[in-house]
Amino acid sequence: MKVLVINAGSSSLKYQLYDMTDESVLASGRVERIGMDSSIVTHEPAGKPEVRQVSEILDHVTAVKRVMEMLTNPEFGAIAHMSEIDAVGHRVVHGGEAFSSSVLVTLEVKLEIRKLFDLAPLHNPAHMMGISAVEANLPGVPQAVVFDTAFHQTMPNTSYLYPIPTVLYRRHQVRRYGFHGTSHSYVSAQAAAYLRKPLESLKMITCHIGNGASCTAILNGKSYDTSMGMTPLEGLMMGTRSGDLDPAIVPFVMNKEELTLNEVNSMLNKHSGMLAVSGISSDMREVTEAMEEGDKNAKLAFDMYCYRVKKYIGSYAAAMNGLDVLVFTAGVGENSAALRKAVCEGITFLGIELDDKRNAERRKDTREITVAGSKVKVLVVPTNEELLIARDTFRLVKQSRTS
Ligand SMILES: Nc1ncnc2c1ncn2[C@@H]1O[C@H](COP(=O)(O)OP(=O)(O)O)[C@@H](O)[C@H]1O
Ligand SMILES: CC(=O)OP(=O)(O)O
Ligand SMILES: [Mg+2]
Repeated sequence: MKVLVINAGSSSLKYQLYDMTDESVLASGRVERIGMDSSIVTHEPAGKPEVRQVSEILDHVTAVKRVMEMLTNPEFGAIAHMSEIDAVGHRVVHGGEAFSSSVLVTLEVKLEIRKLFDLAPLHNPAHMMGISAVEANLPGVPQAVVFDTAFHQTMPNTSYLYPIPTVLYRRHQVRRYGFHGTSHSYVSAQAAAYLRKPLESLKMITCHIGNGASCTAILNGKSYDTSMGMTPLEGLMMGTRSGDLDPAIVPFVMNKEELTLNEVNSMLNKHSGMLAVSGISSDMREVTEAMEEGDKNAKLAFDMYCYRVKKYIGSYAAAMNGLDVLVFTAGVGENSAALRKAVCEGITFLGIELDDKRNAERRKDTREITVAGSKVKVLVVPTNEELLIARDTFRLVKQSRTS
């Protein structure tokens, strides 16, 4: 069975085509700047050189059509005909309380995703466009949705409720949901397999540190607490997002700077975090480079970023009354030895003994970076959200065919 995985954002669409007989990736790529003057399509067929095209792609239906053209291109495609695609799996960021696992797309499921537009205005409308675009281009092909929030539906109410009037939860579902669940779930299972221990027996903290970043406390194999909240703004300091702050800052700044709701939202989501503090970039590579060249603001941004990761690890170790395994994943977590060192050096009291040489190694596989005998094992685990989406899609479609 061939499964196409789609991660649709407001102005981008990433894709990966899997052959599920051996889980190999036949092709992957992305369409960027959808709806803007010049869109960029980058297509990477397995074993062939990358193809890059610049053209005008005004909406997601056209973007999916272009992806199909790339995938079936006689020169650099991966399949002969679109009918070879048996199923499509989508990443959906917000599943609210309605979804605690992946599901096949039905009319009811689409209505539920629509109901959640308010809670994820940047993400869910884009995902819906992706789903509709596939319906238009591949009519009759089954689709599945895999939610970022699903893994965190096991959190106890002590973790997911906010201490505000409960009527707001009842009326508007104001509560903590958590995100990056597909990644936290995938890397925690990988870590347990690497250590040859049942996941349920380990107290684990997974740190997904990419553009968006979140930490999750995993107890008895389930999400017990996570740093993102009702939206992906809460928690850690991120590339352009503030993470935790005193909520009183919002009305204060709105009043002083005469900002609208949209403006303050945009300030906290797009103009804060590492970008704001460094004054240089939201990209960890550029901030680290500037720091190494002696830039003081870059150093402050890096230090604040790491300090906040360290604080979450400390609080989750307390929440679980212990820690066996700490996992770093995603763009920064997998690649920045400097971040891992800065974080781990400050929490040796938990029983973490980092191996500097192992930490500095540049590898692409799951590995331990603590010394043999370290009480807490620290692992770097490459995440693969797309593979988990492909697996869930494959499983759901197979089940629906046999039932
Ligand atoms: N070699 C590296 N060293 C440090 N940071 C890196 C490296 N490679 C990628 N990153 C960082 O990873 C981040 C992007 O992470 P990623 O997980 O791809 O994000 P997203 O999926 O949210 O777009 C960027 O801040 C980038 O600078
Ligand atoms: C939920 C979220 O923050 O996703 P991303 O890291 O892809 O921005
Ligand atoms: Mg990501």
